[in-house]
Amino acid sequence: MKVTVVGAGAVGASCAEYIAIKDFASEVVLLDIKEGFAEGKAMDLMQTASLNGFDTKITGVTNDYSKTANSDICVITSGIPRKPGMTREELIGINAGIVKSVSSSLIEHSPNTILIVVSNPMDTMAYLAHKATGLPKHRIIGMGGALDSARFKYRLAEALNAPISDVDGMVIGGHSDTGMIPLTRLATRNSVPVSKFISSERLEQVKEDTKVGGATLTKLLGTSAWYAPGAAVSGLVQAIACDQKKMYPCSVLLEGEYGMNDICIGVPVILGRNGIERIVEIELTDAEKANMQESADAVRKVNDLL
Ligand SMILES: NC(=O)c1ccc[n+]([C@@H]2O[C@H](COP(=O)([O-])OP(=O)(O)OC[C@H]3O[C@@H](n4cnc5c(N)ncnc54)[C@H](O)[C@@H]3O)[C@@H](O)[C@H]2O)c1
Ligand SMILES: O=C(O)C[C@H](O)C(=O)O
Repeated sequence: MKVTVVGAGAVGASCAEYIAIKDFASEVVLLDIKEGFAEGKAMDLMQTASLNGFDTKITGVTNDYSKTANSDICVITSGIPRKPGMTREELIGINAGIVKSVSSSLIEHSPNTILIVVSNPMDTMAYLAHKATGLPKHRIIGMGGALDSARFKYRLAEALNAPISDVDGMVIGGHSDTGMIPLTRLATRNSVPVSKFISSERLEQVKEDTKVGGATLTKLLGTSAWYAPGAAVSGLVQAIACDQKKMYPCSVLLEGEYGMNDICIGVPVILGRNGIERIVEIELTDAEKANMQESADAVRKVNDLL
């Protein structure tokens, strides 16, 4: 199993590290445009191999796509991150050009690959990757919902004063400060609805904290987060590589599902060896459907800027 990660920055390196530590891939190629940067990150990570007990071989290359040839899975993290006070959508001007050229170069050398898009604004970048590569819809996956759901569970556990392993929850919709839809109605503590444990006001606070999860960290760090994003990407890569058939919310091209067309937005999918093996259509309430529509309208506005 060969995995390429483009962008050896904060998220790309974190993602490569988690993939290696989980030890399911034979090879991870890190590629960056900055001379020597990916080589350095790869060497540093490889020097953790004997300490962390993995055999995955990590190599770094400067913009040489021939080294990425025949990758089973390619992850795109190249592009600029936001700074405090910015929205993800403001990154489109620079990141669209990067994602377009990177996705085309990757497909040229790995025509059968499955593409995972991470660069922001992610839903629009996943849509752009479709336009740039023409890959079938099951082979382009935008990562956002897996991260947002992890943050939702973190906030739920905090509010419930429960261990995170006790809680379950999912976030669908666009990966943006306003477009995320934490499905509080379906969140549970060991199958018991969380509304049994906390007030509706507290649950509303959990929802709002989840939606601004990325912005909160960006304010604290001065740039956007990387540990949880890297871990979330590694989860998707592992689900595909190990044919786990795990369900994650991912940004995927909708063709009639959820009553939408020609848009990439977060919905639950089953991930396995073929990439997106199924889009799961869950029954939404009228209010959730309205939220989803609003979220999609916002994503479309950004897509129109392409
Ligand atoms: N979807 C998500 O949930 C999620 C989560 C976190 C970050 N992100 C996004 O991921 C992107 C990367 O974030 P980061 O914190 O790792 O940024 P970073 O600046 O640390 O790393 C980005 C790397 O991309 C490289 N790069 C730029 N153009 C390139 C090109 N054409 N080819 C190859 N490499 C190139 C840069 O040299 C840099 O090393 C940002 O757009 C950020 O908003 C998305
Ligand atoms: O918040 C960001 O800009 C980065 C990423 O999308 C995140 O949610 O951490």
